Amino acid sequence: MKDRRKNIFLVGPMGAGKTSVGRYLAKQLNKDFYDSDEEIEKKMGVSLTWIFDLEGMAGFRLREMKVIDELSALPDIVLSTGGGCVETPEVREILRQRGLVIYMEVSLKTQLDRLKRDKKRPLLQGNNPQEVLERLWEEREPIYEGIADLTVLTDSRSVRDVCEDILAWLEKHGLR
Ligand SMILES: Nc1ncnc2c1ncn2[C@@H]1O[C@H](COP(=O)(O)OP(=O)(O)O)[C@@H](O)[C@H]1O
Ligand SMILES: O=C(O)C1=C[C@@H](OP(=O)(O)O)[C@@H](O)[C@H](O)C1
Ligand SMILES: [Mg+2]
Repeated sequence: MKDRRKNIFLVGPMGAGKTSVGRYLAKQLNKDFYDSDEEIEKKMGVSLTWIFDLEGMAGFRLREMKVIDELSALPDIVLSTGGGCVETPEVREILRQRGLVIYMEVSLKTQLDRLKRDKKRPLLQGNNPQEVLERLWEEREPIYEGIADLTVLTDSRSVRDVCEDILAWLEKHGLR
């Protein structure tokens, strides 16, 4: 079994900044960075929107689970996940077992603000973003809380601030 503490997994809702913070954090920690959505797109050679259109949510979740299973088995990485990965029980188990899980918390207002011009999130396209994000928050927030080793606040914080908070926590717990 790998040293659970060497891998860092970022979870949380769309717009929390998982992809942005993960990339920055990995540099600071000198670890390899992966983003599950980016890996899926790379493997398939098409956008997430295409995958959602062609295979639906269930098809996407299956691909997501496989990619997270593969990536999380690598040593010493930062992995930014997609916001809905925690809906898959196997993924929750994998994340808990193979690394530190960091929940990036964000308010609805900040999500709406950060995602207002976004075209890359299939679940928001053609839907009322506020309604979708509220519903997903209700379904998933207890799951994020339940699997997290650390929760970080991201409202009114820059990517760098959030990263500094994570680094300080790792330092405090002798994990850096
Ligand atoms: N802490 C932050 N402060 C301001 N804008 C941010 C912050 N984190 C991310 N963003 C912006 O919000 C959008 C969504 O960020 P992203 O990293 O893709 O989030 P996630 O991967 O959690 O969905 C991007 O445009 C990004 O530049
Ligand atoms: O919340 C979700 O179900 C999703 C979140 C997205 O990732 P981000 O959380 O990085 O935006 C992406 O995986 C896909 O659009 C579905
Ligand atoms: Mg992302």
